[in-house]
Amino acid sequence: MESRYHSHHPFNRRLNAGELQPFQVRGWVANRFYYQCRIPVKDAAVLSNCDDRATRRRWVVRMLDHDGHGDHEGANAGGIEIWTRLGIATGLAREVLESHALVVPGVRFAVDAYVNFARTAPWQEAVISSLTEMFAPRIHKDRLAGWPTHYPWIDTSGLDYFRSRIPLADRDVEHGLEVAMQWCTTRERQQRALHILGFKLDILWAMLDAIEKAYPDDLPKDQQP
Ligand SMILES: O=C(O)c1cc(C(=O)O)c2c(n1)C(=O)C(=O)c1cc(C(=O)O)[nH]c1-2
Repeated sequence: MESRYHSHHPFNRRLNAGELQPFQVRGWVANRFYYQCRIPVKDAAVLSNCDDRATRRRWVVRMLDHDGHGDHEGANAGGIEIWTRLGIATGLAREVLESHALVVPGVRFAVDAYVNFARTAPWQEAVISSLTEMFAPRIHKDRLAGWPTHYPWIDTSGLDYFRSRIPLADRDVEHGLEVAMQWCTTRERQQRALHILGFKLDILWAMLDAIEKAYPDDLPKDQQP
């Protein structure tokens, strides 16, 4: 399954190899921002379908991780705000990011499909769909290792999102795997779990297909973000 993770997508390979022009990095950041913004909505959908109090107690922190809480500063700022700072560090205006004006149709459809799945599927299946994050720490670490040399024009404080996400991803995957192990009691459910993971891998892959298509190397200057 790991071989289908979006880390292996040609656009991501080029991104992490330092081969992209600034407008292509900005295009990726602005489109991924839509995913970031929908994740807590997705997590709220999982919560609303979950009738197990112990699971809800653990799940609810995922929304706060992204939305932030308390005074909205420091570690409480939340993933959406921290991703916004990444966007600003790449040269995007906060208003442009928050308007989602740069989000291309394929990204919107892919992300919305994920939210809809979480709304309609049994909560255990929706939890399983989050397990692609098992592969995410590697991709965050690759960005942290490569971007400062590949893209010196991005202030390194802009990379805080990737730094902050690694321990959270590990914690969330641990919980997700507990749910999956308890739920996958039959051969059919195991097959279903693999099918769901395939669906989620396709969502992430389709997002990059759409982003790659929207920002070709020779995009005219007046159309570049
Ligand atoms: O940068 C990435 O490659 C990447 C991938 C994924 C993922 O595998 O879905 C997530 C994230 N980042 C991420 O930052 C994040 O908060 C997140 C939440 C979830 C989820 O499915 O609930 N996936 C991901």
